[in-house]
Amino acid sequence: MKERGLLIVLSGPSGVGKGTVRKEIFSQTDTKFEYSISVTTRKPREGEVDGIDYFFRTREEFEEMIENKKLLEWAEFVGNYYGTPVDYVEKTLSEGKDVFLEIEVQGAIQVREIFPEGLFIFLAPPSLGELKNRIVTRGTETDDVIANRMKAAKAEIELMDAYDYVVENDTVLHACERIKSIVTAEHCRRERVSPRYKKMLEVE
Ligand SMILES: Nc1ncnc2c1ncn2[C@@H]1O[C@H](COP(=O)(O)OP(=O)(O)OP(=O)(O)O)[C@@H](O)[C@H]1O
Ligand SMILES: Nc1nc2c(ncn2[C@@H]2O[C@H](COP(=O)(O)O)[C@@H](O)[C@H]2O)c(=O)[nH]1
Repeated sequence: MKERGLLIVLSGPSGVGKGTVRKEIFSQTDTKFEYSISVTTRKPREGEVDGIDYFFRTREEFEEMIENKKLLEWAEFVGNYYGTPVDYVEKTLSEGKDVFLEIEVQGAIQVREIFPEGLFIFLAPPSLGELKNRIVTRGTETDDVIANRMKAAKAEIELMDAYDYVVENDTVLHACERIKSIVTAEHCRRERVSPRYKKMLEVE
């Protein structure tokens, strides 16, 4: 039987750069993670594609998924639902592949309870001023939404102690390098208890 893959959870406040950092990591050829596409009831932003950026669903469809236990975790974040399809995560991990979730903090806390063996990384902004600057500059949210997301951000940053690692997103490339190093180190740490090595000793 294949060893299960590693569940990597990248979380942090809205606008800190999770999506930007994730896309950069996935564009690099030395990483082989599988991205779990989330389901949301948020309306697509310009350029976002169903099945690539998110699975865009109605509130009724989302609530049906909750009822039918199709979500590993879900949260209502500033007026919209977001959730992680459980079947994809389970199937991919059981194939021995590493799965990468990019989710907000309430969801990460739920995943921690189900997968305590996961790797939880908090992406932090250099400052609250810079965080606001990034959401504003992205130009995708109204002033009201920005204010609500900034309010949520303060509460989220207070929870960073619950993560295995905190990575500051000062520059995208630095953040990517740190995340990749953390994942590599985590794989090496897990080799200590790997059945592969136990088997090797039995054969000897
Ligand atoms: N290290 C960085 N330095 C400067 N700007 C950055 C950096 N990382 C990301 N950005 C910019 O910040 C904005 C927000 O980034 P991004 O959309 O990736 O954030 P996010 O955390 O995924 O947000 P959300 O949680 O709302 O989806 C974007 O305009 C992006 O280009
Ligand atoms: N709990 C979950 N949070 C998720 C999921 N997918 C994305 N997100 C997070 O929601 C906020 C807002 O996203 P946006 O695309 O509207 O800016 C952000 O922090 C995302 O990381 C999920 O499946 N579960």
